[in-house]
Amino acid sequence: ATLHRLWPEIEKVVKQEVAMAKLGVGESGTGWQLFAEDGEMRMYRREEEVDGMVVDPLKAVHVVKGITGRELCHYFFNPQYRYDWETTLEHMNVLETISEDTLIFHQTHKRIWPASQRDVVFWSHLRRLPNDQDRDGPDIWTVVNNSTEHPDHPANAGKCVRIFLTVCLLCQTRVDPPKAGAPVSRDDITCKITYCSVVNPGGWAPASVLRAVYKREYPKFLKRFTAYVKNQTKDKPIMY
Ligand SMILES: Cc1cccc(-c2n[nH]cc2-c2ccc(F)c(-c3ccc(S(=O)(=O)CCO)cc3)c2)n1
Repeated sequence: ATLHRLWPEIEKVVKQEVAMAKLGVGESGTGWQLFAEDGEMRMYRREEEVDGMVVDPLKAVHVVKGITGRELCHYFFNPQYRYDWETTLEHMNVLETISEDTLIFHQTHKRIWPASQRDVVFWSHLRRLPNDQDRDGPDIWTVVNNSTEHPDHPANAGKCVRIFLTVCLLCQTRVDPPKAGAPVSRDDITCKITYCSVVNPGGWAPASVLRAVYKREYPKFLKRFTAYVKNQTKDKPIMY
């Protein structure tokens, strides 16, 4: 895939997004405001508008036990599972398979009244990264989704308004060593998840409606997705 036309952009965006995801939400001064909490899950946003449109960057952090970062990224990246956990998905199509870890998707999502229905075209890249904190710990895994153009689906050619997004799911796994001689079980595994997203709605949508949708949909998505992966992996060997 290194010879593909998108490779330089993928390398650049993945490095940028991973660096951003690793930054904590820091002290309250950094503009991130906590807007939702549920157990270990914390959702932060920054209120930003571009050309009068809400593009609020989102950063969600969550800690889940019993699954690894590789397993989370496997179920997030692979198209065959998406209808199981992405509740707002109306239609999904893989436009191009660039390599086994890089796909191009077209997706239409359910309409958010009173705005028009949205669709999106994005490349999706799955990447394993060395664990820079704990050298002999499990690797870090990430999936980056970034809007792109594709000749088969020009923007705003049909009934949908094209949205533009950059999403990064970054997962860092920790194994707490079990009692001497005991095998590692899922009870010994913890995964720290960072989900970053910037979505440009691509056309008019009332700020109040968008912020209400984000407030409702992001927590629902992260809870549902992590519960889905726990359920899918509970009786399977651990994938690191
Ligand atoms: C989780 C969430 C947050 C904010 C809005 C909504 C939502 N509600 N009704 C319609 C949508 C909607 C419209 C267009 C979109 F592109 C996506 C969209 C969201 C996430 C991703 S992803 O890349 O994180 C996961 C792949 O689907 C892609 C598209 C979602 N859902």
